[in-house]
Amino acid sequence: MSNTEGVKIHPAVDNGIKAGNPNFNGGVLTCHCASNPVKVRVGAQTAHNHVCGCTKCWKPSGAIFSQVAVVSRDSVEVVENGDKLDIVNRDAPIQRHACRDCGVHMYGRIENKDHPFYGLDFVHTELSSDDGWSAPEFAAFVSSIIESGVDPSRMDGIRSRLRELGLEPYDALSPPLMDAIATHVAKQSGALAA
Ligand SMILES: N[C@@H](CCC(=O)N[C@@H](CS)C(=O)NCC(=O)O)C(=O)O
Ligand SMILES: [Zn+2]
Ligand SMILES: [Zn+2]
Repeated sequence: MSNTEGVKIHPAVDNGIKAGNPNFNGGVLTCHCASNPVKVRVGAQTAHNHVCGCTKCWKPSGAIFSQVAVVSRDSVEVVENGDKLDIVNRDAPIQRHACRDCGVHMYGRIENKDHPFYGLDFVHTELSSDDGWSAPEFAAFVSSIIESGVDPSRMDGIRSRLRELGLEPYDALSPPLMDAIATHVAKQSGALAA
């Protein structure tokens, strides 16, 4: 077992993970701008919350992982200062709507109707001051943190810390989500009955 002392993952998990509340039904996400912040109402509990090590997901300063969950796109509504939102990359499967002034990603949306996760938006629930959002369950795209400049020699310690927190590390998504993607692809190709 590697020494996990001092390994920082993300502020929402570093001091232990707060349990979600099954009766929680949403809140308002606010960007980091001191004035005229962008506000997005999420009108439902989130699902599949996890930490993501990829280079595309928004991370608070100093964190090596992002924390990101999904929610039905019908539950997501920009309520204030939406004119400050820009799409980070229109060609990416997930179009991340970010505040132009502070850089925070307010929601990620899939516009391709054939995508396995079409209908779900990606949100960072730490942008809400409410307690009760679904808790992170696993760690995705862990090897990708090296692409952001994390020294490969730190990977054993980081994976050990993730396991210690109960966030099983995967280098893509978790097996149930990878299975869901593959099932969708197989139904589209006809390899499985639709
Ligand atoms: N190794 C790549 C992985 C990027 C990646 O595939 N990210 C996943 C998890 S968020 C994804 O689904 N990306 C789709 C997208 O960014 O639109 C990186 O770190 O940039
Ligand atoms: Zn902002
Ligand atoms: Zn990601």
